[in-house]
Amino acid sequence: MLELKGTTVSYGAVTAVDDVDLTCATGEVVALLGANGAGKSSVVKAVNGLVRPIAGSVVWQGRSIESWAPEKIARAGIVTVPEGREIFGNLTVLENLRLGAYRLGRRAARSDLDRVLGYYPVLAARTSQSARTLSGGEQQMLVFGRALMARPELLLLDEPSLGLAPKIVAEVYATLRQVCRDLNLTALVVEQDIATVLSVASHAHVMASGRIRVSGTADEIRSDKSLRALYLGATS
Ligand SMILES: Nc1ncnc2c1ncn2[C@@H]1O[C@H](COP(=O)(O)OP(=O)(O)OP(=O)(O)O)[C@@H](O)[C@H]1O
Repeated sequence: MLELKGTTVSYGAVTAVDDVDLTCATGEVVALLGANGAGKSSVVKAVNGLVRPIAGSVVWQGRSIESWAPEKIARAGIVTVPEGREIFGNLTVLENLRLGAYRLGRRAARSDLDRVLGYYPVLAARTSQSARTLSGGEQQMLVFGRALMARPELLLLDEPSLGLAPKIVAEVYATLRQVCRDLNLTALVVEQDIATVLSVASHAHVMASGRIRVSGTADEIRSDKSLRALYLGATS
């Protein structure tokens, strides 16, 4: 369903992603691991259109999208949950969620809202509260909820655990696991919290210096202790 082939991204003289091949099959959660600066976020940006690869292709549902604008890619069902929890702090929880429904008509949006609030009861209790008053974990749930309102076919998640307490990370991932199962969602998850993301993912790729160095099932990656010393630095 998603296939990167020879994808290469550079920022001037810096090659951030170097000849990367990667696929995500329908309904599969794929983890992208690696130390800081390995190129993970740049892979996500090559898929969501925020950067244009200088070589290679990004194929989504049979169509080459590497030269599409980000808006067109989002409308095609590829929805990004960016690093850093970008919420609209002045808007209420409900308004933030409604903003996610850009692919739906009004009636569909209403039923989706009920479904999303069902996954995140803490948000259901705070729909009229301004988003900036939420805790870090609640804000992360809000950006997930907003992404789900777009009825994603492919979810791109960039470090959802960043800055959250371990207990909250566990909650966020438990819901993510449930949502992916219920909706048969395909997801590509960039994460430094390796143990947590491997509990959700079926496959994982380990990046270093812009390249994919190791790929395998979540079990294979989990049991390969040498990976940590070789590629994952202090993040493991
Ligand atoms: N806008 C940019 N301009 C120049 N260089 C950049 C830019 N964005 C990223 N880079 C460089 O590209 C390389 C890969 O960065 P990228 O953010 O993709 O890695 P990452 O694995 O996601 O790291 P992190 O976990 O720190 O976000 C790094 O060397 C980084 O400094």
